[in-house]
Amino acid sequence: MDQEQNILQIENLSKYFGGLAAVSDCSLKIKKGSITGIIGPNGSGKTTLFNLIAGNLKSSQGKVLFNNEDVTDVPSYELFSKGILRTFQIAHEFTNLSVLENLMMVPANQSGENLMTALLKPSLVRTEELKVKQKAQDVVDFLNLTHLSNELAGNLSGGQKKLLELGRTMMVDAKLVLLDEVGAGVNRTLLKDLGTAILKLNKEEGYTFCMIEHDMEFISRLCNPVIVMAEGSVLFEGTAEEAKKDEKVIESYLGRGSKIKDEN
Ligand SMILES: Nc1ncnc2c1ncn2[C@@H]1O[C@H](COP(=O)(O)OP(=O)(O)OP(=O)(O)O)[C@@H](O)[C@H]1O
Repeated sequence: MDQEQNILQIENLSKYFGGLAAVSDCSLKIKKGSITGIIGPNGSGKTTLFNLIAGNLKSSQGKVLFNNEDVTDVPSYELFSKGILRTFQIAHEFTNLSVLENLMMVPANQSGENLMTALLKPSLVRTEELKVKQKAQDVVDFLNLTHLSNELAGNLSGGQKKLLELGRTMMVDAKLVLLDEVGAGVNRTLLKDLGTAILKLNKEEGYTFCMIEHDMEFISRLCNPVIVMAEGSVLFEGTAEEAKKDEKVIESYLGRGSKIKDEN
């Protein structure tokens, strides 16, 4: 019963780089429909964990289960087709295409990509293209980017590009979205919009999010639960408020000479 509610289960996962265990016997569960935050001091293994989940790194030991299916070491393009998407690692946008066109580039397996279909069934390609365009327009509206739909992506601000990136996940109906420091370098106003879009996608479209984030204010607004990592495994799980007060958590940050950032 419990298993059915978990979209992702990590079991005793480890990743060694030479003698260093970047992720060490790590076990955790991500509940379906949650927005789970992953925090922890620098070097605690958050990015490596994401790399393992998203198929960007091969594990040394342990398992990753997605909807109870073993997806350990499955490559990222296969995970993508199963509905696991990772965003915000790098700026993915095509700078010389408009916002709308950028969204239209996302869906895989369009018939137009097959030369024979394009030659033999041009009307099918046209119908699909119209459908994709309508969907892209819906996504643009959902994210309140309607006024920018014909703007070149290269002209967007950093925060707007992140909204566009979020929009790309909507073009393929993602089930689990892994967000990598989405708040980094985004101004407060856009960060609010981004947070609102994430909440809306979660509530209205049923997306599950798992996000690595340093900004505690952003985390407190969005995430429940918050998982704190230290030395490659889970140190704490609870609400953001509980995490901020927890002795072990505070100590792990202090031990690294860093502190939990709470920008107000
Ligand atoms: N490709 C690699 N080769 C060798 N060591 C690595 C590699 N990637 C990460 N590490 C090491 O593994 C540990 C965990 O790093 P990781 O980047 O996963 O931590 P993090 O929690 O994401 O840190 P940050 O908050 O600074 O991004 C660190 O000691 C790091 O130096």
